[in-house]
Amino acid sequence: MDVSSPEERHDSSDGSGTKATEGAIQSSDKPTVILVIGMAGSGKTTLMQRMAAHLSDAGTPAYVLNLDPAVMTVPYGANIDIRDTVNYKNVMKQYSLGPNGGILTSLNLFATRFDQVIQLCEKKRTPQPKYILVDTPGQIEIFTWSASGAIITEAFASTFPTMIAYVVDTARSAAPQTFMSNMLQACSILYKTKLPLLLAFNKIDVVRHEFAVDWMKDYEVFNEALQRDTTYAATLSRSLSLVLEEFYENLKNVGVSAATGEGMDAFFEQVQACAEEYRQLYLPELQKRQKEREQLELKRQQANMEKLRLDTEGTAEHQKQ
Ligand SMILES: Nc1nc2c(ncn2[C@@H]2O[C@H](COP(=O)(O)OP(=O)(O)OP(=O)(O)O)[C@@H](O)[C@H]2O)c(=O)[nH]1
Repeated sequence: MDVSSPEERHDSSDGSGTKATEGAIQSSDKPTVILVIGMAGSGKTTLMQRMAAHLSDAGTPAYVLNLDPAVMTVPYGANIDIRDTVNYKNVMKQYSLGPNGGILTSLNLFATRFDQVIQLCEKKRTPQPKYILVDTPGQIEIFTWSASGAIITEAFASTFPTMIAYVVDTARSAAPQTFMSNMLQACSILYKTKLPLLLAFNKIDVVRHEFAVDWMKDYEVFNEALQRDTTYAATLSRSLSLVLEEFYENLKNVGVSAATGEGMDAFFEQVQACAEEYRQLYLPELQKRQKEREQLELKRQQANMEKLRLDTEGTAEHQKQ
């Protein structure tokens, strides 16, 4: 299937005479990538819209991407939209796929062109975006556990300070076992990507999120909430809660309402803290991995050169005889 090159819908520069110019941006003014991930219906798209509006009101430039090929309408102005590059319905038809297979294949096709997306994100603009906001498909595992999801995440993380905003539907997580499955999902994403992760407890206009913070801080409080439940699943949640204590310690959290805008200043403060964490912890690790890869490549080249030398010497020897 033909995949067109990713294109910008509109440039995010202010149009005040200084048109966006080609050229990589300096590392010091690199925008922070916010990957918005969360279970279906947690409020990712609404939060994207809220973040874009909040930043626009504050006069903070942002660059916005939609990576959900199946979304019907995008209520924020996306600079790059996967739907312009891959037609999800055609993909389903052409490969005889169901909805999830269609999303996965669309994402795979898009990932083959992701270097071009990174180039567009890296373009020097006036004003320079401070954030790159990225909306992901509602089917969480399609993004977090697919090869294309990993390619996209790594492409961002090796180019920009990158963090994950894990959106939780606070109202739906008020049941301890739902809360636990959400935390396990977040935990697996944290350990898979190793990127700074911010738990964004969304919909606090419906249910406040303090109960969740108490559950994370104190195992006994969570245990109490589970007390009335004697099923096997509750026992499992209890044991898991102990295991997750260390995970909770490495997490930042914030309560927000994408609907009303409450908590957005605190949200961006935590995003900044995550960007700092990226620079201090993730970046040195990334540089170490890159160095190791370069050394391996050098060794491979040296071994090939040596093989070539031996082959050439062998041929010369043979011709002499
Ligand atoms: N009350 C309230 N409702 C919200 C909030 N954020 C989102 N919603 C509602 O929750 C529903 C799902 O929101 P979406 O933004 O579509 O969620 P999503 O995670 O992008 O959904 P998928 O793309 O299907 O995964 C919609 O009806 C929203 O209006 C919030 O902060 N408060």
